[in-house]
Amino acid sequence: MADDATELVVETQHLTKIYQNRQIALNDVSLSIEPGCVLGLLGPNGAGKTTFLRLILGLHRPTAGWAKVFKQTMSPNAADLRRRIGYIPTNPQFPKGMTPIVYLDYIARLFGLPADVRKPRLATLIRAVDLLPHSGDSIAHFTPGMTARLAVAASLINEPDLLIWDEPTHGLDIEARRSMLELIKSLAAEKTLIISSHNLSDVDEVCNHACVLNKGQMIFHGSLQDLKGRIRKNHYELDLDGEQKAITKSVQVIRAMKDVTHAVLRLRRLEVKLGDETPNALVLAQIFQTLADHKITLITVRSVGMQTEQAYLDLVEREESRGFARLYKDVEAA
Ligand SMILES: Nc1ncnc2c1ncn2[C@@H]1O[C@H](COP(=O)(O)OP(=O)(O)OP(=O)(O)O)[C@@H](O)[C@H]1O
Repeated sequence: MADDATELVVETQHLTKIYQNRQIALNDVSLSIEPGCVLGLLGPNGAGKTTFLRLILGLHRPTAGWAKVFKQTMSPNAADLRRRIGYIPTNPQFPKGMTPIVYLDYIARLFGLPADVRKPRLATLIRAVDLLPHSGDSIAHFTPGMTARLAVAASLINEPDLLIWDEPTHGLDIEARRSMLELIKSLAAEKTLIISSHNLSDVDEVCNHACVLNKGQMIFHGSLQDLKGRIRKNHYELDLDGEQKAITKSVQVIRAMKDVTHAVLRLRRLEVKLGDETPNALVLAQIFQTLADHKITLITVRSVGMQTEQAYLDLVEREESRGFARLYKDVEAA
């Protein structure tokens, strides 16, 4: 949280969107985004990510709650406020007959940039997104990677401080994706970004915060570090030293422990998984004791799987099973 609430780039309170009086796409989402935050917006299909972004952009009117951008309330009428945001929708489309220069110049004119500002800025942007060799080519012949880079240039033309990009790596090949991630990283030094993505490794690489939506509800908002910290820590790797025979014997004992669900030995590396409800410290202590009893030295212990993808799946899975339990209870009660 910022010490001073006036610093917030985005703030939402009880933000809710119900389409056609029946589809709850976003349900009571309250969060704040500070300057310099690179927020990864995650969630399964239909979770409400695009709806959330469109509400922040003022492209939809909230059914309840509000969104503020740079301390001002966003609404479909707030065109001036919207100009301070660089937006890229999923699968951006451009007029096929135009070249990047003609298109970017057209957008710059829409923003009212005078010619002496327009020209150098266009040149800088085209170079930054690596489209200089194609600046006079027709957009109709652009690859998805080139189209994505043109979208980046267009979203930066008015030098916005807030960038909202909906699935910027969607449909890109490895090379194009890499260049997009590098662009995001370089922009992150000076802008606040909200990036919606299905790709957890992308979020892992470029974001410092995450917001996870599921069925319109926010089930997590915090640092990426916190998200990873939420993972159940029940999977470990132990590097051992000692006689191979003794190691094999100790693993047999460990495997027989009732709270150990999995114990596999590969040479001198032991992988163990503990039961979900297990008090880990206790079982680990038993494992360490067993190793000591067999005169085996424990060189390292690592907690495995501290990956964003795993933490995310864990979170959504737990939320889904809670939802199922609630539904099941309702059915039972009926
Ligand atoms: N204009 C609309 N009218 C009615 N329902 C809509 C509209 N737009 C979205 N929805 C519904 O609202 C819910 C949230 O959709 P949204 O597009 O925000 O999700 P998403 O997380 O962006 O999904 P995806 O990852 O598939 O793009 C979905 O059930 C969707 O069908």
